Amino acid sequence: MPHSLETCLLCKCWYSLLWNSLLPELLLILCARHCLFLLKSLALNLSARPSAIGHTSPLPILLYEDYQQTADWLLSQTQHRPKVAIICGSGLGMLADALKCQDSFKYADIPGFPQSTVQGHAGKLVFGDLKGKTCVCMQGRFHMYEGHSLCKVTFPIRVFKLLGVETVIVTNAAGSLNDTYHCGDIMIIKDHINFPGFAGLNPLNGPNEERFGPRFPPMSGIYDKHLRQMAFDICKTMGFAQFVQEGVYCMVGGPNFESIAEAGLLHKLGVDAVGMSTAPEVVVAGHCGMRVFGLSLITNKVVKSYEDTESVNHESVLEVSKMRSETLQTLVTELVSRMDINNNTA
Ligand SMILES: O=P(O)(O)O[C@@H]1C[C@H](O)[C@@H](CO)O1
Ligand code: HPA
Repeated sequence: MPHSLETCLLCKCWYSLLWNSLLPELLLILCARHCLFLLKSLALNLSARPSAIGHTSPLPILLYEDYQQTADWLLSQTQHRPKVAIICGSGLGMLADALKCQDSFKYADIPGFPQSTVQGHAGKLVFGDLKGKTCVCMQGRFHMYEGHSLCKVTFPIRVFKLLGVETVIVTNAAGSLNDTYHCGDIMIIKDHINFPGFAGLNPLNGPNEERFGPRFPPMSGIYDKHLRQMAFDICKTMGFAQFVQEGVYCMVGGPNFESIAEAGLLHKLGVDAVGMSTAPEVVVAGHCGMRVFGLSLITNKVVKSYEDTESVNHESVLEVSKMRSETLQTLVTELVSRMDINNNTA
C-alpha cells in the first residue's frame, strides 16, 4: 500500500500536532520515512497557503523601503511629477482619458503593485497633464473583498506621497440610502463611516511609520471643505446643480450587496451612500497629510423594503457609471484646473 497521510495513522497524528504549532524538533524522533513524508507535505502546504499579499490580514507587511522602491521605479520611468492623484471607481476609468501627454503603466509591470481583479477596473496607472496640472490616475483600485490586505489596498497612496502628490481625489460607485437621491446623482463626500475600521480592520494597524504620519491621526474635516465648495460652484456654473448632492459615504466590506436589514441599519445611522472602498485610501491619505476630495456616483438605490422586488448587480452599476462618466470627467477636470498648485518637473 502506498505511504500517504490518509493511510498512516502515525503520520496523521504528527501532522496535526505540527500544524498545531508543536516544536519542529519533534520531527527528530520520527523515523526517517515519516520525517521525509512530513517535510514534503509541510512544504506543499506552505506553498499552497495564500501569500501575504493575498490574505486580508490588516497587519502591516510592508516597510517604508517597499513604498520607496516602487516610487523610485516610477520616477525613473516618467518625467511627470504629479501633485494630484485621481482614483477611479467602478466604471469610472475614463477619467484618465482626459490626461494629455500620457505615460501609462500596467499594474502588472510596476514593482510591488497589487493587481486589479474587478470588472470595470482596468489596472493601469496613468501619468499626464490635466489643464496644465500634472496628475497620476489609477484606472482601477484595490478592494478588501478581492483578498488584498489593507496595506495593499492603500499601497498606491503612500507611493503617491513619495512621488510628491499633495491632493488625492477619490471616486466610487455607490448605492443610495437617502430617499431624496436618484440614480445618476453625484454626491460630494462630506464625511465617511469606515465600518471595517470599527471592527479593527484599519490600514494603519500595527507599528506606526512616523515618516508617513502620527500614531493617532485625526479624521475630522478629512474631506477638504474648500475643495467641496469649489466643486459645488463648478456644478452650479456648469448646470449640474440639479443632480449634485453632498453627503456621508459608508464603507462596508462587500462583496455582497446589503441585506434589507443591513440597509435599514445604515439608513438609521444617517448614511447617504454605501460602497465597498474609499475609506481605507482616505484614512491613509489623511495620515500622511494629503488633502482629500471625494465623489460618489449614485449607481443604484439600496433596497430597503421587503416589498421591493428589485435587486442590484455589478453590471447595472457599471452601466450607470458609464452614463455619467463624461459629467464626472468635466467636474474633476475643472476642479483640478482651479487648484492652486505649482507643477514640478523632473
Ligand atoms: O471601486 P468602487 O467602490 O467604485 O466599486 C463599487 C463597489 C464594488 O466594488 C462594486 C460593486 O458594483 O462597485
Ligand atoms: N452597496 C455597496 N456597494 C455598492 C453599491 C451598493 O448598493 N452600489 C455600488 N457599490
